[in-house]
Amino acid sequence: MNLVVVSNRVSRGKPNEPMTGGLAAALLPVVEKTGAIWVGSSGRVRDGNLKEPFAEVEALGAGALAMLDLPAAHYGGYYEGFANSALWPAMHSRADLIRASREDYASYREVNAFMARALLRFRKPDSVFWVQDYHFLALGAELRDLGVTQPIGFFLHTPWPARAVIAGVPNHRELIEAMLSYDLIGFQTDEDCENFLSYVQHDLDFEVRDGVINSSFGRTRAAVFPIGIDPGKFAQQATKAMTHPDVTRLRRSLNGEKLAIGVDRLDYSKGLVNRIKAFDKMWTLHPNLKRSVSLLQIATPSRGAIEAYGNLQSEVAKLVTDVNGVHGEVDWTPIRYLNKGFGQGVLAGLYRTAQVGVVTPLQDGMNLVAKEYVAAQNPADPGVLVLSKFAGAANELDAALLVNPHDIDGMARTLATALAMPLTERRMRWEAMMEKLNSGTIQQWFADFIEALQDTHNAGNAALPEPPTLWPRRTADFAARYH
Ligand SMILES: O=P(O)(O)OC[C@H]1O[C@H](O[C@H]2O[C@H](CO)[C@@H](O)[C@H](O)[C@H]2O)[C@H](O)[C@@H](O)[C@@H]1O
Ligand SMILES: O=c1ccn([C@@H]2O[C@H](COP(=O)(O)OP(=O)(O)O)[C@@H](O)[C@H]2O)c(=O)[nH]1
Repeated sequence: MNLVVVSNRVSRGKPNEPMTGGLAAALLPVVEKTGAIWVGSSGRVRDGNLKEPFAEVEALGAGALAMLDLPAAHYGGYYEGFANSALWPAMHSRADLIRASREDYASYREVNAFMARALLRFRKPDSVFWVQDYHFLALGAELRDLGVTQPIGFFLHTPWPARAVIAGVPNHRELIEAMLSYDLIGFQTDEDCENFLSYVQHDLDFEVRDGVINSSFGRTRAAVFPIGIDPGKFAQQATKAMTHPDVTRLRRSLNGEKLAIGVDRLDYSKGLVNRIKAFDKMWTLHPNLKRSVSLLQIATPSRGAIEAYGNLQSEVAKLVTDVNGVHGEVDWTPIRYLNKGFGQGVLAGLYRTAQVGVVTPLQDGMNLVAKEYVAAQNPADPGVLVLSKFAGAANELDAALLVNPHDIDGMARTLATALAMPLTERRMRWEAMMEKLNSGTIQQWFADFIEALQDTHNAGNAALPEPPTLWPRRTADFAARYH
């Protein structure tokens, strides 16, 4: 099997560089170990008249990384536009933030078509294609239009929302019909998978039986594959990181004070505003916790060119200043707020230093930070995870202290409970969570998906009818412009 993994974001595997998001963090070890070729965006763009999509290819462990320059005319409409201003808010049930123009949708389709053409260069008779995430909902259909008959799987890293929310995305119907060219569609949770199937059944009117969709586009299976981490590797990194200068300086600065840690992209789905309000409330309700616990919030800049993200950045910065102004002392800062990223080797040590890990998204596909925090703990004296029940991770990590991120008072109370939790209870909860992490590793996720994809394809599910015209054929226009 020649595995071709496709995603917008890739990682070059530089150990000291921060990961940009969980997708890249999760796929990196998989590509390095399995020898797959990973194709994604180089982050650069190119003007038209390309003879051939330009890819820079380099080795990545046993595998390879092919970074593609995307078409300059369509990049903004694709990434900041349709993908992150229409699909991302919809997937996170923020219909109020959906912004989409016809041009953005056209650019999104152009980039999907561009990627399909670029992938042909990596196709071999025994290739298996595995497409990642909402940036490429239509890539499978584009590949089929180009004559690809090999297995094509798709995994969605974000949640899939209720029918009424996805219906707020312009062109939702043709996009979801395009998804039915995939042999297998993977989701993070049962709820995501059920929401998707409910749309297919009730809005597209296709028959669904035992997760298999029979449609005029062929047969597609939908199933759940919760993404994991490599807990052993994280535990090792955490032990090693305790002597890293950043970690030793942090520990020295704490002077015996307890630490809570939050690590998130600066994204409205992550619940940062409510989290900071909950800390404010906690210090107000429990003044004894002033000086005895502070919050280290790492908020890595993300998608800064999009208005909703710019607004959030200002809102969070102001809130942190206000809370520090109210509760701070001349020699004590309640919230240490950092707008930068750390390599995972350091991050693991920061997690291990903190007595409480605070992961309180309003919606999150999985949230790997929650899993990493648990794996990085000292087994003899583990910290407590406070976790939103709306993170995909809550399905497995139900031994965390689960909170409703909309209930600020409730979160404040839970934070106080976490800080006071006795060692025996901390250990019991941590052991239960580690058991889950060890049985759902990233290696297992990969193996389960690829096995299911090959089974589904071999079972004849990919017997395709004539390629449907879902979209006025854009590939031809595209070819004329770029080749
Ligand atoms: O590539 P960016 O636009 O900078 O965004 C970073 C990534 O964010 C999202 O990550 C998701 O994948 C994680 C791993 O499965 C999951 O734990 C998390 O809940 C998701 O939000 C996005 O889905 C990725 O495509 C982005 O690369
Ligand atoms: O400074 C940072 C902040 C985050 N991360 C990594 O980024 C990923 C974030 O993934 P998660 O699933 O929590 O959220 P996402 O950003 O993908 O929505 C995790 O693997 C973190 O270890 C990192 O390497 N450095």
